[in-house]
Amino acid sequence: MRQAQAAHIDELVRVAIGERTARDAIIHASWRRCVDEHKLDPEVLREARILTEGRLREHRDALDDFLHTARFGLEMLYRQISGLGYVLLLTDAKGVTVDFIGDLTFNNMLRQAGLYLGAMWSEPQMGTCAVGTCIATGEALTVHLTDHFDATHIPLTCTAAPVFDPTGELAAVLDISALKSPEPKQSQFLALQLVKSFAHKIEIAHLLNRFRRDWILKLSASLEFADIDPDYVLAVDAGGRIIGFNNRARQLIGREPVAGPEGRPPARRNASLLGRRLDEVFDFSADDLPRFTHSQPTTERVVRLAASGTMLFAEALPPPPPVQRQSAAPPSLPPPLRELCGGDTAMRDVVGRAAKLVNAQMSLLIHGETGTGKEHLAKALHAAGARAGKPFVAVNCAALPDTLIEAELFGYEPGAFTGASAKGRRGLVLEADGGTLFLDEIGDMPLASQTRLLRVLAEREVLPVGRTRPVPVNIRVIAATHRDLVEEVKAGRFRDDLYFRLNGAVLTLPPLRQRADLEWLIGRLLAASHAGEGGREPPKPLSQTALNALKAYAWPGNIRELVNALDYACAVAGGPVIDLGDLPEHIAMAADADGWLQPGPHAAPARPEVHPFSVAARDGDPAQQLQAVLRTHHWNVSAAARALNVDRTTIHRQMRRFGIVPPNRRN
Ligand SMILES: Nc1ncnc2c1ncn2[C@@H]1O[C@H](COP(=O)(O)OP(=O)(O)OP(=O)(O)O)[C@@H](O)[C@H]1O
Repeated sequence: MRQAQAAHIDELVRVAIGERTARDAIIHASWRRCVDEHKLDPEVLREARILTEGRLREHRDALDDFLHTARFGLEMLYRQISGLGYVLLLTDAKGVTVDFIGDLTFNNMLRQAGLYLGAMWSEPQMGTCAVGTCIATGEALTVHLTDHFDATHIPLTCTAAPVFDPTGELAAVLDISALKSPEPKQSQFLALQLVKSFAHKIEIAHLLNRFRRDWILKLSASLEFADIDPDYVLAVDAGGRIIGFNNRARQLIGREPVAGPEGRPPARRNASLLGRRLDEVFDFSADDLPRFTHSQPTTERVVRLAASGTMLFAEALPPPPPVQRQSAAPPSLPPPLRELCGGDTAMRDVVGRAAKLVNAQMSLLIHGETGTGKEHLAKALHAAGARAGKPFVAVNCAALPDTLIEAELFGYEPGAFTGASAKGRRGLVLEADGGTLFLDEIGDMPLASQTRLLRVLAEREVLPVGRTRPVPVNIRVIAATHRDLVEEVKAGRFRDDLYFRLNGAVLTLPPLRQRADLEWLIGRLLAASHAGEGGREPPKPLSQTALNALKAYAWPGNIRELVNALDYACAVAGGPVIDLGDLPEHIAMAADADGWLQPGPHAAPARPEVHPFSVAARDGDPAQQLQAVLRTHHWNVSAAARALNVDRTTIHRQMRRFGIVPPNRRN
């Protein structure tokens, strides 16, 4: 390897001093840029640069909707190349890898080589590389082995194609790379065609999504492909002006000299397509668009470019009927989601992203510690979306025995196996038909069931045990886990292809101890539990001490534990308020290491605390003070508690802490 690197550096130095190489012109030009413009030293070997999670999140957020659309394309492409040793990267226009699919068993090697989420691949930083040079030139290309500038990267073969946004700006780069490959560059020819083809598909999908409320015009040079796989796609506004286009359309029409209709001079070659009227470019105007809809025979949907007369076949998609006025209102969160957040920043982010995914077709993964509300969020997503009236079926994959999980999920035919019910079973997947299937603890699903689940997700059909023909099914899958699925994949317990199918949209719920809206949540839960009991009076308020104890506690069981604690407190509270002594003991303990509150994750800033022994705590020894009160009341704990206006349990706890033993127990 050292020798190969030394020979490579020699070649780079020769180019740097002006010699030509036998390499492709695009590679040669890139090497020159690396030396002349980016001032890269051929002898310096650069390590892969991987962004921190926070920085990566910023890059991903900037692409947002585009990333969701691109995900489908990525998964389709990966299905074609998996098993061939390739990984798949999607970078933004700055070269930051914002999405990644690859074989996680090679995780460390891929990370080291920079073939990983968060890796930076710009030409000024990493030298000639498929992504960086694609960004620099706007061209699809393969950078094969020693085509790379940096000698660190010469074992890699990388093939990339640009993905443009509907205004002609570079949006992303799609790349497939491998850690090793055969020597001849032609071995990557098919890879190049595949990447170009999927970049084209992603571009079109993004355009159709962005302009779903406008006229879309699909054009193709081939009669047969006009409808199914168009080369050129335009979005057109109600006034007949072009408002979006794919790159091939830009190249085709941009090359045309456009003659002005009323004797105006021809427009500049390659002028932007944006804002041009259809009749400036074609031999028809916006009024003709209905003639090109699907209902007309393809042979009659022939159009021509105005200047060159090039003939194309067209299909026009009209905009959907005008939306009701109600939905023209500014977008706000659907109520089921709005109710999940009381102002915590991380929660607001989760809920905001969830709102965008309410009706997305893709599967969703909810990640979070136990009890953080993963199922609650899944139900809210279901209730907020178009599937709301349909079933929501929750399955706890950890609770089903391995032997039953397939029959439970996928169903079986009558008598399919020994012990099967004579009537057969529909299975939970089919029960969820039309609605949402919530797979809780997906990380605990046995591998065999994962394979079958993958088939359901990919093919949208289910094969009950004992049946030979699959049954079509229409479900949205939301999975949840508290496990690190990447680790599960690496350990061979979770299928990587299932992981990649699920991780397109991940929502991570914060643990309760980190939530800034705990007090709001407590209020909501108290009101809900009170309403559930049919209470007409307002729910009992919490004393400040009790509230502070709740804020000081770390909540390892998260919202579930909080719900239980509040239910308990409501049940035992005898007075008009819920006090410290009404809380479960281990939670109340969080408040009183020395008679004062422990600073906990939510503890309020220090301020005078109304504590049962506050006088004693300030003026003298709290143990002596308590002992005095007990003595006054003849060691009757209830009477002492009444006198101090606290709960009996508080007195007992303080007695234990201070080692106060009543006289009748002293021996
Ligand atoms: N935002 C919320 N408002 C009210 N109650 C909630 C909220 N989130 C969760 N809960 C309640 O908290 C409890 C736990 O929630 P959930 O079952 O959704 O958590 P989970 O993360 O799925 O737990 P696990 O990991 O153990 O399956 C449930 O009783 C649920 O009703």
